[in-house]
Amino acid sequence: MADAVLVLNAGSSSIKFGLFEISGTEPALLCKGLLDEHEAKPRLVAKTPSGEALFETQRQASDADGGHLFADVLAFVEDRFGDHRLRAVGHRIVHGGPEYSGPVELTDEVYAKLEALTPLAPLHQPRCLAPVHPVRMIRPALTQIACFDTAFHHGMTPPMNRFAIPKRYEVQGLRRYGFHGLSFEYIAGRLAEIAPQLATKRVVIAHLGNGASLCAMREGRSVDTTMGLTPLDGLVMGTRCGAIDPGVLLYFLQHEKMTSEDLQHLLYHESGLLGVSGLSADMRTLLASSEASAHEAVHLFVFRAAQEIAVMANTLGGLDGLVFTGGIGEHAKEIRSAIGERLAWLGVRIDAAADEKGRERINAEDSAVDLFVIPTNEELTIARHCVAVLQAAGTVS
Ligand SMILES: Nc1ncnc2c1ncn2[C@@H]1O[C@H](COP(=O)(O)OP(=O)(O)O)[C@@H](O)[C@H]1O
Ligand SMILES: CC(=O)OP(=O)(O)O
Ligand SMILES: [Mg+2]
Repeated sequence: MADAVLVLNAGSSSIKFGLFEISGTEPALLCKGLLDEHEAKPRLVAKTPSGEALFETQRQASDADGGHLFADVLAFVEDRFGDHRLRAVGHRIVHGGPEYSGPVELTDEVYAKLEALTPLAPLHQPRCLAPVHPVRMIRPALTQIACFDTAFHHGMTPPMNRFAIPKRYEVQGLRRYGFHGLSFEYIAGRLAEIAPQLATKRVVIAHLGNGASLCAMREGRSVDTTMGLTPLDGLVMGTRCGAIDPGVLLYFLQHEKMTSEDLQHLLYHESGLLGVSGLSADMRTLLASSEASAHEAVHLFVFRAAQEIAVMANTLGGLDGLVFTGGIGEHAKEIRSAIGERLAWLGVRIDAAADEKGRERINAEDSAVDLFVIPTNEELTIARHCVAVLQAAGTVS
């Protein structure tokens, strides 16, 4: 009987899952799916690796407290893949704080430490941790493993990981951590396969999704990133503001008399593309819109992305490679093109025809920078980490 791991990837706008067989050298996807909570009737959709529908179930919003949907996933997995032995559930956990530089088994003690980090990722941490107790209730003996978005950036050093605040706060852990590490780690591995010539060069990865951040990478490791202590910093995002003059926050607190809860809601849920456009957080909607405010939001997104790519290039002392990934980075060629135009001074030249054809490599011949569009695969990174943890524990060979 082959072993399998179930991966749960809770992002700010979606919960994805993947079931992987772990018998070979590399986890092999058996099925993938989505837990869609946003509709009036939350649903679970499962597909084959090539995207054909396998299973779909809907619930009333009233009984979709999260636990039921996770029970549905486990029931589906055990029903359809009963010839596999489920060895673990791997979770994407957005914040690992100062302690976790790699995957770890999710014991009660670890859970409590991760829950305590919620103020540093209020939009994500509760969603990432939500499946842990329901899964434990249904399968108490099943190993659960936390894989962190922060871990890939753990080697980041001063000055890149510092804020210019009194040292006593840094000692408390107030420093830049960075996120989207499971995505950056996957891209680093993929890039090493398709462009080994870039291994020692200066590469920036642009993860542009509902959350968005950049990673400046050298020798396959993160040296700088745009997110900080929290996933609010850096780029303009779906509903998050990105980097902002801290004086604006003081203004909200002192003059608008906002509470910290009001401010948190404004910065995490009402800002970014949604706040600027007044229409939508969804890039597809904005690109299709003829409203001036939609254009303004897209324009600001592009301007800030290009600006921050230049900041990452500054950390690296130049730019040899640039990778686009995430929902927007993978699918919106108008955004890639607009960012590319703004970076022409760095020698970036996109081959529009190659990009139109959906090629992985999209730079023109005269581009000074190698350009790629690579679909990310956070679920595979998590599955690989789970295998490593299970092997270290002697649970699988
Ligand atoms: N074809 C497309 N064109 C433009 N934007 C797209 C397209 N497909 C997805 N997106 C955008 O990708 C974003 C979601 O990114 P994704 O990485 O899937 O989200 P999450 O961060 O929740 O994992 C949304 O803004 C969505 O509009
Ligand atoms: C860290 C982060 O922003 O994640 P997401 O893209 O899922 O919102
Ligand atoms: Mg994401």
